[in-house]
Amino acid sequence: MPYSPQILDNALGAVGSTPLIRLDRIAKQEGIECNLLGKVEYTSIGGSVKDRIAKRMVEAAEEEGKLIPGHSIVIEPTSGNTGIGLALACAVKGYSVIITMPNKMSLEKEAALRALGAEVVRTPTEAAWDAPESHIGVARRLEREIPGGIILDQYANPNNPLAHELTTGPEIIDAVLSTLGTVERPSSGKVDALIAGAGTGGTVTGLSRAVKKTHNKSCIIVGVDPKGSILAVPESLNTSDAGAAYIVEGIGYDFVPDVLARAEVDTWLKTSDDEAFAAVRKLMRSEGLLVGGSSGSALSGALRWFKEDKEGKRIAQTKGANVVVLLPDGIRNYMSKPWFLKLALEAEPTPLAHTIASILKPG
Ligand SMILES: C=C(NCc1c(COP(=O)(O)O)cnc(C)c1O)C(=O)O
Repeated sequence: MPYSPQILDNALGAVGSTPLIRLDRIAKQEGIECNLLGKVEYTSIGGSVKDRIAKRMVEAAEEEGKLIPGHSIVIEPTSGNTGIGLALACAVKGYSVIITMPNKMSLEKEAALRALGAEVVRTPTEAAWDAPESHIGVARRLEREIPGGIILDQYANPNNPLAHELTTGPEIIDAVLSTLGTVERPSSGKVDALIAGAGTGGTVTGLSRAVKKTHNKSCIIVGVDPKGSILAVPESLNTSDAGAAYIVEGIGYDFVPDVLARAEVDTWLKTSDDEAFAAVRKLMRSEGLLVGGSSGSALSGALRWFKEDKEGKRIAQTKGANVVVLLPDGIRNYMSKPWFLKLALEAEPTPLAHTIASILKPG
């Protein structure tokens, strides 16, 4: 959240407005000539890209008279970040909130939710989305049985992709347009490709609309879907791993959410947990970005696109082409997760570590 030259009325004024940061070190390591840019969403006030839809869904529901102060109770099935955004908005606006969340999701996200005043109900990760015991099924039951209960429904609510069409996308376009190219750092002056992971698909759909409608209809939109999920097109990409468990949180589903416009994504790539976490390590060690697992999925998808796709190879080697990777959240949500502790604490000792040990060895 860049410096704001004014006093904000409340935390919702600090949703979004995130930086677009050059990933030059990774680009150099990978032999990439284009401008590789990260949209770093963990600087948003609630810690993720999902703050944007939470704010817009709540404010739209208030404008439509669906949220009544002192009566309504917001209920939402979520992998956590949308819940945190909603809990933040409800803390500011005075609504009670109930979050249903699969057991797989981190304790850190649950702790943040509870700290913001949300009630949290955990559900079986393996439950099918339409099973009564799933996070969606339990939310729907609570909505039926709790007076004033209302699910704002990120999976079908048009304000989900609209939030990205009206904020995330324009921020990216504005940053690219306002950064003039130089001899040392040429720029095509447009967003040439955008890579984003898909959970509800609201981000990738909204970004596609923002860029193609108002800026560059030739921009290539690349969707990243984890192995085990079924969002990618063509369906043949999904068959070999359909239903397989994966650790990365926030992306991939066993159904295609209404807000995901698959036809507005030009290319889909499947990624693995190992690729994702290796890319997280690159973003931390080479770019100083303390990102979450799905940011690694998005970057690993981009790097694979550069290597394996005809258009990806062309753009990767085009000086001045601007390629944006959406980095949805930060490591705050995963600090105690084994995948992160392994990445951070089990690295091979560096030569410097050996030097320190030899200096400080007893005796
Ligand atoms: C669907 C939810 N999160 C989406 C998400 C995504 C995908 O964003 P979508 O706009 O939902 O496709 C990527 N990375 C992380 C860490 C996320 O939390 C949720 O928080 O309920």
